[in-house]
Amino acid sequence: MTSGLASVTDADGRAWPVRPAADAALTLGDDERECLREVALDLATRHADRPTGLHLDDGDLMVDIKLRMLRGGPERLVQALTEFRYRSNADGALLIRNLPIDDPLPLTPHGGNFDDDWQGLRVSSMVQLAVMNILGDIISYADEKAGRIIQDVVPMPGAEKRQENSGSCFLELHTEDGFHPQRPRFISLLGLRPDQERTALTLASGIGRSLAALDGGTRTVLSRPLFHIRLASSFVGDREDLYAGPVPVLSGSPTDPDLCVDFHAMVSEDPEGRRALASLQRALLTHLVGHVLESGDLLIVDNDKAVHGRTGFTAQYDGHDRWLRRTFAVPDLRRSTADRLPRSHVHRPIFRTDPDGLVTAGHPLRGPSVPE
Ligand SMILES: O=C(O)CCC(=O)C(=O)O
Ligand SMILES: [Fe+2]
Repeated sequence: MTSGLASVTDADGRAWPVRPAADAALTLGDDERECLREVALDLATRHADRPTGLHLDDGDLMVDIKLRMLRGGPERLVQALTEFRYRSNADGALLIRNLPIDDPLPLTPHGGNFDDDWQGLRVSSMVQLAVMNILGDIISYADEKAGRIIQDVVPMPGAEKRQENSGSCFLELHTEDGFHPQRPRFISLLGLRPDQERTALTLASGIGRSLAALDGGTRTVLSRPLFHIRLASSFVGDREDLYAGPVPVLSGSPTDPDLCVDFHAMVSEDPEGRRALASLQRALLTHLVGHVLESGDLLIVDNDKAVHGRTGFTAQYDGHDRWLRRTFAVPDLRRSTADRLPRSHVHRPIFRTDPDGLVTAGHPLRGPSVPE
């Protein structure tokens, strides 16, 4: 990122401008924020006996949150979420500002996860779950961050250069968990604390803005199953050679397609496939929106319509580092009934480790494979 007008610089030194996501944000009025705080505090009180160790994983809690939000939540917010759920938008991203969060905030956890009593984050936890319950059904993955329903996104010492949310270098544009049979439809990233220099721009780019820049031949190539996605290290650790696929990048409606791509982890053995991927990357970089997530800012990404990423920043590891919290939602939790315990929203592991340490897919991964 450079100073002045925000931009992202690619590996060839070319700068790509970033439009402010805040220009199209839904900013709650202070009365709406306080109304939502009341909803959150009421929920937190009613569920105060829920232990932290369960990561708030319970279907009855989700039902209660949804009902309370529908009955008492700010109508403008519920409406905007419902419209985004049905129609998405050209950027595939919705920024909501001035949400209530906890005051005082605990220190940013240095170990990667907030494992203190969840009541220390009762307002932000209930608000984030309330928002996501309007967009769909909350889901998390046992393979990642131990299946926590709400995951912490914090920089970790030693992970600076990793293409993971624990890193602090530029995080390449990606579809979240594109290799997973039940990948999220919506991702929410709630800002609790921005990075101290305010350089960490969370980025999104929607296929709705880029499609016109792709010629017919490129669209056809991107619609063929010519691509493999390397499994995320947050799921399989240091194994670098496990891929899902082959998958297409574009699917569904030719005029309003879904997008599944990852500019760090996706490969194609086909030269046409590689060319098409490069064209798509340029088109998506041309239409970036971005925002430094401040306390109470929530970015929702439509994971079928947009990629997301983040510019680099400097972590201090002093308890005041950048801290986001992330949740996922799918359109229909029942698609994964066989992969969850009753009432649980945690998808069982799709990988297993053999006694000799080999990681294998314990679930159909849209054709797991290791490309030559
Ligand atoms: O750090 C960010 O702003 C985004 C991180 C990310 O891609 C994720 O947590 O899925
Ligand atoms: Fe991500």
